[in-house]
Amino acid sequence: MLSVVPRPVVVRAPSKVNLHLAVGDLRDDGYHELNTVFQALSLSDTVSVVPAETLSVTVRGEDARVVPTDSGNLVWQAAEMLAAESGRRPDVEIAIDKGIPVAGGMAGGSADAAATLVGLNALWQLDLSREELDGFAAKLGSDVPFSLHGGTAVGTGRGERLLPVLSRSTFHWVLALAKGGLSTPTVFRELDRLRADGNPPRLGGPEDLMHALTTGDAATLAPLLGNDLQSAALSLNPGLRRTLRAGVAAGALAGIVSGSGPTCAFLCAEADAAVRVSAELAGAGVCRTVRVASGPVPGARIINDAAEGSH
Ligand SMILES: C[C@@](CO)(OP(=O)(O)O)[C@H](O)COP(=O)(O)OP(=O)(O)OC[C@H]1O[C@@H](n2ccc(N)nc2=O)[C@H](O)[C@@H]1O
Ligand SMILES: Nc1ncnc2c1ncn2[C@@H]1O[C@H](COP(=O)(O)OP(=O)(O)O)[C@@H](O)[C@H]1O
Repeated sequence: MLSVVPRPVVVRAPSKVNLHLAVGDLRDDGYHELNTVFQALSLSDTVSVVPAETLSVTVRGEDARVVPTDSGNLVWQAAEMLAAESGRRPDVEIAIDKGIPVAGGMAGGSADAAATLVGLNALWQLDLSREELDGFAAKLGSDVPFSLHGGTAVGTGRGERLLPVLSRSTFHWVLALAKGGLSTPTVFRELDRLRADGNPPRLGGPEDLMHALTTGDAATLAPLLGNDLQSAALSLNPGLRRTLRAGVAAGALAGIVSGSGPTCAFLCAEADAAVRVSAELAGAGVCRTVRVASGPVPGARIINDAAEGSH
């Protein structure tokens, strides 16, 4: 007799780098007003969802052992949120394969949450619109809407209000992954402390950077990259200065701390240059490991058929 075995829905979701991250003052709700330009990168996580007796989360790959497998995981929260909304039990097995460094300033948890929203929308045939998914994403975290959309986009508010940006070509990046992670709220608090004690420079608007994106020229873009959280990340992890210097010495056009760090992202002139920079950086002993990536890439996308298989 034939029995129908449900096949998992498998979703890939990208990491991100903030090409421009201007941080405003602390708001009453505990968030900072941002004006940021995100770019989605090819370094990604894969999340699969399949019906099960009860909700469970497994994690393998990069840094898997430090990722929670309970309600502390954003994918768990995403599943409970969609289940509650659609009046069903969240009985799914969620398997995460991590390629994105954990607590690395590259939105790995947000990528997994976005992937879960997309995967369960298909698995449960919820037929939620883009706008409805955006609403769930913003409740899960400030970066989750961008992980859904991908590409290159301006983020305002706490980063969740998005407008796509025209970006003419593919950019080539080298990512220096650090030994530990940095907690996002701790880095924002450190910036508030530095600002209370002195007057660290603040980024202006991203207009020149957006123009550079339309030209597609990496050398024009490189000097315009900027991140207000970088001074805070460097204050908490001074060793990152050496990493940033080493990437530029190895031939990158520019290096910045990615978001709240500690990953350092180096923009390179072309794909070959990125491979050369990554090899040199790997030998310099200034980071845990090195990855080559390109962007922009799409947001969370199903990479297999959601069809059921017969066995
Ligand atoms: C800094 C950024 C830059 O893209 O990314 P990461 O570098 O962490 O990946 C984001 O703003 C992080 O977004 P995300 O990681 O989703 O943060 P959330 O869960 O929404 O917030 C975690 C905490 O960070 C602080 N936070 C976050 C966003 C924001 N605009 N202002 C803040 O002050 C708050 O303390 C908040 O409680
Ligand atoms: N699916 C997930 N993957 C990674 N970390 C997660 C996940 N869900 C929750 N977390 C928690 O979120 C914290 C921040 O992780 P992550 O999203 O990788 O970093 P960042 O906010 O720097 O981009 C981690 O330390 C971890 O405890």
